[in-house]
Amino acid sequence: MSHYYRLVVSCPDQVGIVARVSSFIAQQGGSITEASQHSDLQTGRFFMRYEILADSLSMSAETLRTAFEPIAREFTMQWALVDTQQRRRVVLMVSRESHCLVDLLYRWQAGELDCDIVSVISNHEDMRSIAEWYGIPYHHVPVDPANKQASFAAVQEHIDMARADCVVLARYMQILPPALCQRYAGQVINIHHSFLPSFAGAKPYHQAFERGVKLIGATCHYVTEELDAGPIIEQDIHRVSHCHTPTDLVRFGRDVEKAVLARGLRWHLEDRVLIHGNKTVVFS
Ligand SMILES: Nc1nc2c(c(=O)[nH]1)N[C@@H](CN(C=O)c1ccc(C(=O)N[C@@H](CCC(=O)O)C(=O)O)cc1)CN2
Repeated sequence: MSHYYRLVVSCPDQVGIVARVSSFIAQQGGSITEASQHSDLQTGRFFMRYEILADSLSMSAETLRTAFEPIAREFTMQWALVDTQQRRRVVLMVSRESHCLVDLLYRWQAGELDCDIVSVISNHEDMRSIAEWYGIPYHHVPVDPANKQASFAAVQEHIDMARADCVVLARYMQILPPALCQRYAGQVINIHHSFLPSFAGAKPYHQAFERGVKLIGATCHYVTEELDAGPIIEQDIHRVSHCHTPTDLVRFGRDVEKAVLARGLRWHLEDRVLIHGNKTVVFS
């Protein structure tokens, strides 16, 4: 896999940003292999994502960051320069449903996900054999309804010890406490098994069946304190009819959940997702 530097920018929109940044990169001898930008006309915010071939620059990522600082200040940028050789450390969290966990582990082993999956945390023992088959440490952290604070303190300790850059709730069926959501803001990704905002919360397929929907879906979103209300990264749907039972909906839904979570995680790992309030800009 080629070595890139990714420059990701969000700032107040104005004429000249693209010219200034692209000229800066050209002056350093940089080769831009992918360029994306978006101007949000409602909010006056500008978003940019450049991929630069690292070998085209005769400097380290740190040196490039230092050289870019004055431009970032000039345009009041929120920005990051990511070195793709620094692989992200990912922790997966799961409860009793295996399909998303198995799909992510397969894709990771196949090289589809450029990251290191460093541990699996679960409130049940069911998924241990799957994680350990892939050689990944498994941490069983039961959630005590009478003392959730202690349970999630243990979860947070595992995530901290793993030096996680990203946490994926792969059908983890416990609500994360505010402290954990704040500590890892913008780094926790969930797959909700409905086409949000419809059917947030528990048992969405049963809610959908009772409503008589003709479409079911899945939503990959960032986790916030408010349940299933975080910035949406990716969604998809599947057509259903009056012939289908709740079991059919769950079966159809599994395929949608796997695909949506995998796309959402891959785009996050590739720095293609920029959060803007409670929405996202996705340069897919
Ligand atoms: N702080 C957040 N935590 C979680 C989110 C979120 O958006 N913010 N998403 C959920 C995932 N989820 C649906 O996708 C979900 C999980 C769990 C529940 C729920 O009601 N859980 C009960 C316990 C259920 C059980 O014991 O089996 C609870 O936590 O009290 C609703 C929706 C993951 N976490």
